[in-house]
Amino acid sequence: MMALTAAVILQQENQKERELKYPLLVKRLACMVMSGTALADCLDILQPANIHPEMVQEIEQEFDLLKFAFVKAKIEDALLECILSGSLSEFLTKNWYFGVLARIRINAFRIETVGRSYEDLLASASSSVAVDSAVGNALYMLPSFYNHDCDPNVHIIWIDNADAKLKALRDIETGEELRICYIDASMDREARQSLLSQGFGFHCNCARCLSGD
Ligand SMILES: C[S@@+](CC[C@H](N)C(=O)[O-])C[C@H]1O[C@@H](n2cnc3c(N)ncnc32)[C@H](O)[C@@H]1O
Repeated sequence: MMALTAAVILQQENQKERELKYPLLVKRLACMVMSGTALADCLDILQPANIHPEMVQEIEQEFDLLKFAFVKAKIEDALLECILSGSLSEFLTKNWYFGVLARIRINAFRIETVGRSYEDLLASASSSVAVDSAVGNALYMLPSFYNHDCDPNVHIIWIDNADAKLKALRDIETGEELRICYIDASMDREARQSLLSQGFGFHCNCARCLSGD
């Protein structure tokens, strides 16, 4: 099993606020940028999700909420000082928020930790995404580049902590693309296609879907 080299850059612990999971990850990144531990454009390399017109108002409200939270926490003073001293160019704009949120929406992983036994790993590899054992959400740079397959050859697992590891699900040929499954692969083709289209904005062209299975 190979440990992924990319670092966890964002992780959210507060499961009580799961409905705000993506905005909270954006907030975490904003804090990292302000503290100098991440660059404001560090996610630009990732593919963004489509932001549908009906989502715009809600996202604008989230942005206002974030700015308000920073003002309340008096973080804006610190931010202003950084900007005035030239150590930070202004990044906390609506455009920045939309761009980061669009990238987090399509690339964030739901972390589900498993025990250390082989049976635990197997159970995790075949588990349904509907099983609610998530402990948080995180964005990883390298795994964000894995494409989806309804019959994946690798699976991302977490053992004890948020360090993502890659587990092969079968023998893999040299040069073969590593593909993970974004959804519950046990669903039928129509349900999978519909979920991938609505949730991730693409029409799946994996071999299993093309075969009609
Ligand atoms: C998390 S990104 C994966 C990395 C992306 N291919 C890239 O080059 O940055 C997810 C996007 O990859 C594409 N993609 C991934 N799996 C696919 C599949 N099975 N069929 C068609 N497009 C897929 C879609 O555009 C999807 O929105």
